[in-house]
Amino acid sequence: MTSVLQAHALGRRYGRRWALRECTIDIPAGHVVGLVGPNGAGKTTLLKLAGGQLRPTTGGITVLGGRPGDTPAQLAKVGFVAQDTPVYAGLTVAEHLRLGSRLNPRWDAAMARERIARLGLVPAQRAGRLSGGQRAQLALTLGLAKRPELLILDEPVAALDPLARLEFLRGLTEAAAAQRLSVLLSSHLVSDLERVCDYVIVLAGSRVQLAGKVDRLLAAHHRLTGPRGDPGLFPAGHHVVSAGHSEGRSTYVVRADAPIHDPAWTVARPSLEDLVLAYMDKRAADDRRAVQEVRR
Ligand SMILES: Nc1ncnc2c1ncn2[C@@H]1O[C@H](COP(=O)(O)OP(=O)(O)OP(=O)(O)O)[C@@H](O)[C@H]1O
Repeated sequence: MTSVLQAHALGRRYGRRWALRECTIDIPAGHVVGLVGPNGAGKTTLLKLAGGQLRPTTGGITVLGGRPGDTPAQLAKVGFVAQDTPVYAGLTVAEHLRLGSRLNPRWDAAMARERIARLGLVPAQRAGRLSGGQRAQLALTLGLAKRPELLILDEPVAALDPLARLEFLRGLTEAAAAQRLSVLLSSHLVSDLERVCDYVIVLAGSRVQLAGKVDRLLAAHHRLTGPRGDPGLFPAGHHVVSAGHSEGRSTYVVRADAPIHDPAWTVARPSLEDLVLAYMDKRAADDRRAVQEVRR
């Protein structure tokens, strides 16, 4: 298995505050990876560490086998579309493409031109006059035409309406498949991630709470509903990730590798959203950590 990103005990501190800590992950190449977590969880920090814009405080990170941002060859392998899809307001669409061709050794001019034409962007139009969706598409085109092996996007669809988001994500997944590209993107919109990602990382409280292939994670979790019950009654090997109670009923998201056959509960597969929300809950995350730390 080739890794696109490996981090070991990776941490980054600003002053006395940890933005990211004890991050150990190994992401295989060839996936569209969704990075999700609440505000301030450390998503941008992790993406910037992967892009080489930040250096770690502790631990280490390698991207495509090299140290992020270390050499021109390493920089050429990684595309980075920062938050708010930055483009130069005063430059035209065509000037962005010319700039891209000058700055990137592997620039695919034909693909960039074809993509711009297909999207209906006018080459002579200044980027400052484009709509938010068009700006995002221009930024994505610049990222793709660089022909990176890994494309990192920090909340690329946050400002877009649902239709523009769909078009953007469709373009991204088509390009990822056509170019055999690995993609790492952060988003708050789990429904979007559900549509495009086959690997997910949940960050909460500056720590990785969950990471893995979506299908495997979904297969290893169960959503149990039934009369209000005591999670202490679950058999060994069942790990309660989150619990919710209302009107005498309880809902648990439980991690268990074997199927659950218990007539006391209605058992269903959780959605990715159920799973993400269960692991994102910071209080639950803290409780899980407390339990783990007590057990150590
Ligand atoms: N340059 C900085 N100086 C000081 N603290 C910072 C800096 N950048 C980020 N932080 C802090 O690090 C933590 C993680 O920030 P980060 O931007 O990585 O979170 P995020 O998950 O991307 O959040 P959001 O979803 O709101 O964009 C936050 O507490 C933030 O305040």
